[in-house]
Order: sequence, then C-alpha cells, then structure tokens
Amino acid sequence: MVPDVPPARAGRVAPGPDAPKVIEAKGLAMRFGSNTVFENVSFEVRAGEVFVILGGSGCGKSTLLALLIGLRRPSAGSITVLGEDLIATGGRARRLLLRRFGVMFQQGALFGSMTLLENVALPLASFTSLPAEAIDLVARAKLGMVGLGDAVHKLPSEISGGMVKRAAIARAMALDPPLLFLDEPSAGLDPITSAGLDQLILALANELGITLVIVTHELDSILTVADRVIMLDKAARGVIAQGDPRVLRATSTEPTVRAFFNRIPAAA
Ligand SMILES: Nc1ncnc2c1ncn2[C@@H]1O[C@H](COP(=O)(O)OP(=O)(O)OP(=O)(O)O)[C@@H](O)[C@H]1O
Repeated sequence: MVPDVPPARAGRVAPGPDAPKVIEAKGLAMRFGSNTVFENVSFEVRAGEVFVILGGSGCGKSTLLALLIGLRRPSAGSITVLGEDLIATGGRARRLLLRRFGVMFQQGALFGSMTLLENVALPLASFTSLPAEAIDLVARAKLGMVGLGDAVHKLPSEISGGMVKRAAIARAMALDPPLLFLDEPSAGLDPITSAGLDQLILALANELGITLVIVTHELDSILTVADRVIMLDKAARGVIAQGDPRVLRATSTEPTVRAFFNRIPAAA
C-alpha cells in the first residue's frame, strides 16, 4: 500500500538514517510520586529532521518536552543533546548547551510591554556582545524570515494569534540554533493560519536545515510537517508507535494508533 503524501509536503526530502544524531534519549522514565507517566522511552532525532511527539491528553508529551529542554530531570534514563549529556552536564557548560537550542512555548511567551523587535532583540542583547545596530539588523532579519517584516514595531497585543506564534519562532531563532523545540504551535489557531505555520516549519527545515522537535496532536499538521513521530500513550505508560506518520496511518495494526491516524472516535 502506498501511503498518500499531502500536496503541501511535496518536495520535502527527509534526512536518512545516516544523518548525525542531534538527540538521543535512552530508557527515559518519569514518575511523580506513585504516578508513572512513562518508562522505557528511547528514540533518536537526526540532524535536519522534523520530529513530532504526539499522543492523547495526559500521556506525558509536555513532560517529555520538559526533559528534552532541561527543565526537568528524568526519574531514569539518559539524554544526549547536540553531543552533550544533558543530565550530567552542569555549570557553565550546561548554560552554553541550553543556549544552543531554541524553544517556542505554547502561549508564545512574548513580553507584552515590548515590541516584536524588542522581543527578538532580547536574547541577542542578553547572550551576545553584538553592537546595538547589529542586534537591530539581526532581529529585523529574523522577523522578516517569519513574514513579520512589516510588524516589527507592533506589541504582541496588537497582532493575531498566528503572528504571535511566528514572532515567538523568530525569537527562538535569534541565536541561530541548529535545533528548535515547538510546544503545540497550532494550539488556538484556525485551520488556515495553522496551515500557514506548517509551511513556515517546513521552510525552516528545508531552507535552513534546522532540526525541529514539535509537540502536537493536530493530525493535519503532523501529516504535513513530520518526517517521523513518536506516539506516547497514557494507558501503556510509554511509546506505542514510532516512524513515518504516513506509513503508520496506512499500516499500523495497533488500535490506538489506527484510531488516531484514521480519526476514529474513542468510543467507536
Ligand atoms: N508537576 C507535576 N506534578 C505531578 N504530576 C504531574 C506534573 N506535571 C505533569 N504531571 C502528570 O504527568 C502526566 C502527564 O502530563 P503532561 O502534561 O505531560 O501530559 P500531556 O500529554 O502534555 O497532556 P496535554 O495534551 O493534556 O497537555 C499527567 O498525569 C499529569 O498529571
């Protein structure tokens, strides 16, 4: 059976299994008291891949993301990010490692009293010694790259939800990270705005070679952007599927995976 590819994805060439590993997670477990959210979670993300973490509510997607960006420590397991041990590395080396990837949080998390330009300039002013004119130029370039070149002096409250997400991506990319984490980028967006964001995500991967790790449960978005996915499940307390989402949709025999990819309601 030939899996169908959304036209919006045509031309995307996913990196092969020989591409270098950007993330390597081995045997991850997370427990909160007696609540085991997941255990034995292992996966790799390759350079240039668009990798999606998906699963139903409460399966641990946000928790896994928090582990990967160093906000939480796992109860067990190891995580290597950009060649460094994320858990064992401390002090200055850890701060440098955390600066080598960008994160876009679910609500965008822009500073409301600052313009888009000021928001994007902030990480540049905080973490580089570039002169003010260079910071201004770089920040404008980042905003131009996400289609906000005409909105640099707007406040977050003056722009649409989709524009806030784009500005948050521009800020996450301020320091030119090779790796970007996006938490629920389509949350709260209408389907057309969401589809526009998917195209931006593909452009970041195709044109800049950025590796993207995205938490989302939007099926259209997953089929458009993801080269590979990992699917977590609350009942299984771990991974129930990994691979190309189009292949999983066409071939998986696992009931929860089939239900998700074929939009079968839980009660059916
Ligand atoms: N700080 C915490 N303390 C205790 N339990 C927590 C904490 N954070 C998350 N959990 C538990 O971990 C489990 C997974 O939560 P998580 O938010 O990671 O799921 P999710 O898949 O991101 O869900 P959603 O799609 O609804 O956001 C839930 O049972 C939640 O109650």
